[in-house]
Amino acid sequence: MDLYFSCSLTGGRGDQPVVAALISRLQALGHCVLTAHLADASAMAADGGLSPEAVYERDTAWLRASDAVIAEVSTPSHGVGFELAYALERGKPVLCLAREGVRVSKMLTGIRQPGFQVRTYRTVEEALAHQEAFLGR
Ligand SMILES: O=c1[nH]c(=O)n([C@H]2C[C@H](O)[C@@H](COP(=O)(O)O)O2)cc1CO
Repeated sequence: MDLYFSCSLTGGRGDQPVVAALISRLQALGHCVLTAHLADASAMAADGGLSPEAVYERDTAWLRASDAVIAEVSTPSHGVGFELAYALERGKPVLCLAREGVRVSKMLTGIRQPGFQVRTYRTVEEALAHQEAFLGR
């Protein structure tokens, strides 16, 4: 599958090790992760030479091309929230993963649209298991 992985950049990258593990597993399973560069600790620097318009056009094209979206939502992010709404409006299945105990916006936890899920995890293994269950649905 062509997958769009979404995670916070501007507001913090504290979850980058989990993001890297999730993207690495997706690739090992044979999926194409359109946003694979987000696994790198230097992802923001990698996009540093792009204008905001270029990032918006590239990322929305990738969202339209994707079969499903997986987001790490433990750190609140304008970009992630926008990407989730954009994907939902286009009928994409969406999985949101959050560390247990963090507060996630009710604008995500309140979504009852079919194909949208929020799951919490305590360990990286648990996050990986949620991801695989979502893809096997
Ligand atoms: O440089 C960038 N490149 C990029 O692809 N994004 C996208 C991918 C991420 O899923 C999301 C992060 O948004 P934010 O920076 O508001 O946390 O936006 C966001 C930025 C910076 O806003």
